[in-house]
Amino acid sequence: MTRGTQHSHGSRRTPDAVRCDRLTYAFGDSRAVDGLDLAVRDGEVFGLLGPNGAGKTTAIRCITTLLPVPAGRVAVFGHDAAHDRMAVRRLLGYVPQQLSADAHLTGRENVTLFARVFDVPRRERAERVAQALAAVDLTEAADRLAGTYSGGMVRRLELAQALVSAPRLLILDEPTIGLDPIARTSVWEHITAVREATGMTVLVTTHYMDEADQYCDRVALMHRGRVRTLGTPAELRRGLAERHGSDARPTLEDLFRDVAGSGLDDQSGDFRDVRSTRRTARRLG
Ligand SMILES: Nc1ncnc2c1ncn2[C@@H]1O[C@H](COP(=O)(O)OP(=O)(O)OP(=O)(O)O)[C@@H](O)[C@H]1O
Repeated sequence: MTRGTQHSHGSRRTPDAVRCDRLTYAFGDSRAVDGLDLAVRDGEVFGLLGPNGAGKTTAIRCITTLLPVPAGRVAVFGHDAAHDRMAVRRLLGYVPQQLSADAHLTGRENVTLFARVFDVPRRERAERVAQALAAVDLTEAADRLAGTYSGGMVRRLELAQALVSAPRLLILDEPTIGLDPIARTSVWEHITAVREATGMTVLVTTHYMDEADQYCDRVALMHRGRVRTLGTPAELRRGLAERHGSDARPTLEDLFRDVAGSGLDDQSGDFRDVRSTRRTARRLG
């Protein structure tokens, strides 16, 4: 179905939700993203996987326009992230790894703040905020201070913040890190429900291979700034089984090891990567 930069539905051609062509981003001499080619189709849930330091967050920051695009090209629904930043920003909702909810405001106040920042018309604001809170099951807790929320509720509140502008593309950077299994499932169920109701595209990074397997239509495994393998979880598992000729049923975790190698601790990421991941996990734990 995919052809060139777009895929076609009969005579109608819809641009990819995200397209990166040879995207490169360096911190000093070190290339965090190194010639990344990536296409996320309109309407899919796409998982960006990879070891610490693979370049996932840096790539996402370029896609969200929080970082510039120094080399290569990034487009969101056909809008160039370097030259048409406001058009790109209007199309997306972003849940970063770092805390984006204010503990001293209520859930409703937090979401209202985002509605104002994202220019939700004043007449629609209260209704849209209530809808976003309802979509993540926070109606009852809406008027409590966010500081009293559990880790799972904070993540759902951050989802509501991102959803209030009715984005066509929702970008989530490790949305379930540090959450217990029940809270993880709950976050994913809410993402899935909103996606089914609205048809929005979801681009998510995660270190949980079981989540990628269960909830993503396609996944890409990134290593050292580039996509190393891409496909549906079933295709990737099947490919690995064929390559290794084993009767065992490989998991995405096996694929992760296969692509990224066994010396991950030595080769990938650094102190900063581990520190920031731990900080996020602790905040939500
Ligand atoms: N602000 C920064 N200054 C210097 N180097 C950075 C900075 N941000 C990221 N890097 C480096 O860029 C590389 C890619 O980091 P990035 O955070 O994009 O990886 P990641 O795949 O998101 O990792 P994680 O899974 O740990 O979140 C790493 O080597 C990291 O140390």
